[in-house]
Amino acid sequence: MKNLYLIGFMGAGKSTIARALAKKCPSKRIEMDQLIEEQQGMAITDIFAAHGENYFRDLETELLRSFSESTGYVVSCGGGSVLRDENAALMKENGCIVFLRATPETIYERVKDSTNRPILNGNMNVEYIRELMEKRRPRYEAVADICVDTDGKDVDAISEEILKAVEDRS
Ligand SMILES: Nc1ncnc2c1ncn2[C@@H]1O[C@H](COP(=O)(O)OP(=O)(O)O)[C@@H](O)[C@H]1O
Ligand SMILES: O=C(O)C1=C[C@@H](OP(=O)(O)O)[C@@H](O)[C@H](O)C1
Ligand SMILES: [Mg+2]
Repeated sequence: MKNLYLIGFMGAGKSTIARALAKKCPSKRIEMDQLIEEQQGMAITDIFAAHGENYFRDLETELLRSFSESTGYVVSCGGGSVLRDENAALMKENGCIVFLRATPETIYERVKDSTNRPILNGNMNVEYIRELMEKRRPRYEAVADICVDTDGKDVDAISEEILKAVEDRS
């Protein structure tokens, strides 16, 4: 199996769906944010505060490179990782890219209590989420092999929809 890269805005459900998919099919799971936190010994918020966003983006590229030639992974990507051309190319090379979509209102409900999403620090509101989502949406859509709407769907239904779409493509 090629790698499955889950992309989309913060709160789209990448981490949650990756966990569900890893239970449903014989794959190993990679949670990019968690691996970076373990490697750095720091929370994402602290990495941003201590070293800045570019440093974090370099860590994402390094991590994607490290398994880009391996297969059989379900990868929960950081929401901004696919914005770099090099990262998108690494995902495309040996994987199927799944874009999880949700409206700004749904995203807000899912992330409003989050304290470890520094991009939303001080901007935790629907309008800011909508603005940033509109900037990122063309990118998510351009690189995606599969798009799945997640509003009002439970985790099991979304996972099944992804597995079916992947099967239909093969
Ligand atoms: N389909 C869904 N329906 C309801 N809640 C969801 C759904 N997917 C994710 N969530 C919840 O939204 C929050 C953010 O999900 P998460 O998987 O961390 O998103 P991401 O990794 O894309 O930022 C979590 O609390 C999770 O339980
Ligand atoms: O969208 C982004 O730029 C980010 C998303 C986060 O991951 P989630 O999408 O899992 O929240 C995390 O990688 C970091 O806070 C930056
Ligand atoms: Mg996540």
